[in-house]
Amino acid sequence: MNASASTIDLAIIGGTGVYELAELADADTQQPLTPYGPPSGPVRIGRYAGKRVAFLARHGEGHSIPPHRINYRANLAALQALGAQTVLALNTVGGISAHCGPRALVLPDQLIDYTWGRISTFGEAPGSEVLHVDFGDPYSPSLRRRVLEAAGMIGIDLMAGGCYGATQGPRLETRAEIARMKRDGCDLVGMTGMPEAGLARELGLDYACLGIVANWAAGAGPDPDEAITMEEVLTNVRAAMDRVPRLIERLLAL
Ligand SMILES: CSC[C@H]1O[C@H](OP(=O)(O)O)[C@H](O)[C@@H]1O
Ligand code: HPA
Repeated sequence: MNASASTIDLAIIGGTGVYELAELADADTQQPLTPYGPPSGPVRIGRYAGKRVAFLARHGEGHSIPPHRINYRANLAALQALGAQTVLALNTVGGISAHCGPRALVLPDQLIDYTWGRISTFGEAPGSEVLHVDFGDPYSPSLRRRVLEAAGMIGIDLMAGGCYGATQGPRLETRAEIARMKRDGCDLVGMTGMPEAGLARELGLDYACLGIVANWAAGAGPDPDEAITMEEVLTNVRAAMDRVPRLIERLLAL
């Protein structure tokens, strides 16, 4: 692998509509080939708030890779090989709970995996060790604490905790599926939270998810019959992103 010796202070995996963070100062791009194949696209490495930051677009730079086709293993292995230990995943999500409406920022502390058929472990090559990592707290408590502290310091309203339900996609959910997820205890729904979080744990990375609420999940909003449009999703993500660069700057300063 084309690994770099220099350390990265923070790696950001950007999701739907959050590509502006790729504009790092003095950025260099690398696309290491990993034992799992290539990552979704180039990893941009540059300076942000005086620190070395890497940015990888989860769905590829042209947003052409659907959630179930993302090479999650290659993405995480590439970031680690380039020197990242701390990974903040930005995930566009639908809000299920009443306090998770469009444009809210949420830092979940739990997840439920409803995906299927995705390669979800590094421990499946013939002869490799079977991995049973602890996953009771699926997101790094220490990174979550730091993100919350950063948000508190600059007065950004960030919801501390919540359960992310990872669905298969790429279609959105039915109202019945969201009602079931609500009964299960999910506050948010997205399609990319798993296996990304589990693989990050297998690699020993400090990984947390920042959920950017783009829409009410199917049937969860004030008008339960309202359809979800991509226009609404992108408008809300763009609006919610006004707080994210400042949050990351503060996080990097801690
Ligand atoms: C209606 S947009 C769905 C799309 O957005 C989320 O992606 P990401 O987590 O990478 O921001 C969701 O998981 C879907 O992939
Ligand atoms: N469902 C699944 N993933 C999503 C949604 C949603 O409603 N909104 C943004 N990503």
